[in-house]
Amino acid sequence: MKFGRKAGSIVSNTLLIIFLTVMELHLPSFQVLLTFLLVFLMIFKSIKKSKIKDSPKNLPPAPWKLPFIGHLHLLMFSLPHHRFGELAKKHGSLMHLQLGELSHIVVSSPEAAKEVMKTHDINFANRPFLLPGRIVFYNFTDISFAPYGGYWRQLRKICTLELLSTKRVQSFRSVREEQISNLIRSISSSTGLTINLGEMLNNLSYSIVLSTAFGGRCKQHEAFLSVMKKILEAVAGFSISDLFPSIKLFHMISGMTAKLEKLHQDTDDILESIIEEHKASKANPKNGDDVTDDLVDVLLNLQDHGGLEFPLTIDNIKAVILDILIGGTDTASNTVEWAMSEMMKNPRMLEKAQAELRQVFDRKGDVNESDLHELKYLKLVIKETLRLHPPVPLLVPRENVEKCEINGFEIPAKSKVVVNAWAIGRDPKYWNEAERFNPERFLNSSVDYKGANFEFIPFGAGRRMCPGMSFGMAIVELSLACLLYHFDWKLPNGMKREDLDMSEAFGSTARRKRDLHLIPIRYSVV
Ligand code: HEM
Repeated sequence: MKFGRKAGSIVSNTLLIIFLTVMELHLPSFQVLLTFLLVFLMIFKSIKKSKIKDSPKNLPPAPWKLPFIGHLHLLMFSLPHHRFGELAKKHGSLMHLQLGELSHIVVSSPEAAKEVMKTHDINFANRPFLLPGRIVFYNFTDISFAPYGGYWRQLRKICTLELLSTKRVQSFRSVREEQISNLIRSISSSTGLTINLGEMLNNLSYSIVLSTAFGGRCKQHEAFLSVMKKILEAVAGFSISDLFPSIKLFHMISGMTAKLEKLHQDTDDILESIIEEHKASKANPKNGDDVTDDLVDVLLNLQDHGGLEFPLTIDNIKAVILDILIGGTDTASNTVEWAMSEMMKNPRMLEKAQAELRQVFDRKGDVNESDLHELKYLKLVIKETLRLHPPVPLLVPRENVEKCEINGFEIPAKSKVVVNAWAIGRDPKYWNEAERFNPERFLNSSVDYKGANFEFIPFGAGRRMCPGMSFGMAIVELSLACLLYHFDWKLPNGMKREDLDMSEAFGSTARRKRDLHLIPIRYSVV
């Protein structure tokens, strides 16, 4: 018994160090040594602690775990949503995992998701403490990280009624059309050549969201793009500093705190100058200034005349803008990229989507947003893409305020709750031939992604559901329609359809390992 614990400790020490390295923290060797020693000390601390604490009696099932690191080793060499999905097949749709110091509840069935996001929605409407929320997102004052309460409710209201309302999304139509036309022109100049479509789509999403937020007024466009991509990497997945919150030394060793502080400083400098510029042009409007208010204008107006219960500070405005930029970019571009990838594997579907588009738009010679509602098949393709490849596969983690019971199991207060939307979208109890890309499954089906069907929750559900759904879908539909209308597509020489499989990255998010590369063949040019 004694030997077993000791052996377990050695295994977990070793695994933690591998884990730190695998999580791309690239520790120099003296830091690894320090980590090793620290881990050793912590094992004693954690064993002592676990004896003192009252552990809950009826937790959801869990796999065998190691001392100190708990189940962290299970996340090595696999995407978290894939690994959680495999584990759920063995241990059930409600699992308890100890990742580092934190208790995680992993939800992997529509029934259990409904319990969390509908039956007990208020209790689970909080977000756990995550270091990026404090450092980068202005001390949790953005929408995604803000704790559930009056301030968050006010932000959601501003979002739904002002920033991302259907009317506002429509008013930015010309921004989307202009940015997408630029992309189509740039692709046209490369017809017959292999292009990195994945990267181009990612830049397109950033440009659309940036122009919507700032109008034409972001001089440091390129610099900002690069900072935002880094922030996105930092917030996605599981970081050692968040899994061991009490061990401040880990934050230092991993370099995470310093990295986030640098990102915050860079972002803040850019946002500050953009806001100052907006204030100046508001105070001194010139002929030729943009007539349509961008999102910064809307927030500054609300700050001045909104009669808000929680007056907005400039930092609050920066936090909200940053949230919108981060929430709305990779999500939309990943969806378009996956849709293209799936259709390249299934040429019949590609042809069908193109035939529909060309029938609708050939008489006009170009794609426009007002006629997108006619594209019935394209909408099925997008739904099926979101089912198999939800861009936020584990949604955004939630935290429960009070302990509660789900499916007869006890969920301790302050558990970090992860909903595996990716596994739920492939649940064979709900989906026939669940792994097959088959857009027609949504034909004559009332199942939608709007939060009422818990077997299909790419935007989440309940109070914390994505407020940017209409905006995100507007970007996805228009970009996909334009790509398919203006070009035929070929795989690069030597690439086979099977190569399009298994392109998810090894890492913490659903990003692809390799961007999708394709050859465009001109059909019609804007
Ligand atoms: C295809 C596009 C998109 C997908 C799939 C998506 C998905 C999600 C998901 C899964 C969540 C977490 C929901 C939950 O916890 O239940 C979320 C939250 C959020 N999304 Fe989106 N999103 C998309 C586009 C956008 C866009 C375009 C914006 C803004 C312009 C945006 C802003 C946000 C914000 C602010 C939150 C946090 C909400 C809160 O905590 O109250 N998203 N999104």
